[in-house]
Amino acid sequence: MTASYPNLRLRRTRASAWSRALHRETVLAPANLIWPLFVTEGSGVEEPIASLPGVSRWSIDGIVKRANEALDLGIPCVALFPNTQAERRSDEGAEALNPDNLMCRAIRAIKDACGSDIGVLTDVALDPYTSHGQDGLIDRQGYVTNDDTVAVLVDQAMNQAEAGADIIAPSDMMDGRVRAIRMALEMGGHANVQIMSYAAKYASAFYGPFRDAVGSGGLLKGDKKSYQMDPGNAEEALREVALDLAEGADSVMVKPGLPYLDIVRRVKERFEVPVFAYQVSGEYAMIEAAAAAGAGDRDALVLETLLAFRRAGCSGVLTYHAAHAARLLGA
Ligand SMILES: NCc1[nH]cc(CCC(=O)O)c1CC(=O)O
Ligand SMILES: [Mg+2]
Repeated sequence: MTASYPNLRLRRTRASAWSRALHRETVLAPANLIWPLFVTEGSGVEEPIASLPGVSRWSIDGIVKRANEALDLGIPCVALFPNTQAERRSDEGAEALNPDNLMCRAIRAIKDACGSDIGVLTDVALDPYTSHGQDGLIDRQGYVTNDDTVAVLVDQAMNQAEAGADIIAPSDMMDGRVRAIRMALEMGGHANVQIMSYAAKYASAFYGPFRDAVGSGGLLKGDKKSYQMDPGNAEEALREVALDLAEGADSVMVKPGLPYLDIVRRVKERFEVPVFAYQVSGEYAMIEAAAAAGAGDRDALVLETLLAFRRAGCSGVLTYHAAHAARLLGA
């Protein structure tokens, strides 16, 4: 039984800043952020990404600087995505298995510079390496085949783990890949390498700027609806999460973020495991466009959206605003 007005005035605890701070149920800290970074060839290179204003691709020296910046800001983990040169792409995406590919060199460079002070998360999927821009191997009809793709993803994950990746994050949405990757890591001497599965990843219109950033946007024919989820489905997301947890995922991700906070909440309540969300490129671009148009205050929009992920149940958020947000949080 609770009191009612006027004995109960909910505005009472909101009347001053100290009291609002005292009663705040959810807080956002730099430790809740994962910073996605785009890697490109060369040295001393910074390539701004037009559809992702404020975000650049960096050559490996720049990536190491960003990793050190993350460390200084209290951001515990960076996520790496390679922009593979067109001539290194193929139908099979074999460059993903090259131990000296851009990704592996970037992982090693960060590990050499920062050791175990920062986590490196790596995406497992073939789209940065394929000439057709799909996340897996395609048959003659262009259908992305499941089991053949999983076999390649296992090798890709092992290649990343050998280079020093701390968290393997399969973003491909093939069935059965978490178990296959977990077994390979165990057998291959990488028992402590984590798997954060993109468990509930939707076929979304919010990935456009990312595809520009990794250079697969112009290549992609068709869509990814035969493997990424239908935006209308929530029960199916719970089944996806249940499977990935049973197969050995240490944590699960929901993607995109803000339009799918209901999924985050349901996954958290049902499974009580670490849940992450990816505030994807289109969401970032939307906030930047709103701020540029004078429709909202950029810093306030950034902090409010990130706090909303925490309130919904996220342990952390992958966001291109990570460094900016950490600075705002006074790290
Ligand atoms: N499998 C690739 C992958 N990993 C992360 C993203 C999107 C991230 C973003 O938009 O910021 C994508 C794009 C896609 O599935 O087409
Ligand atoms: Mg699945």
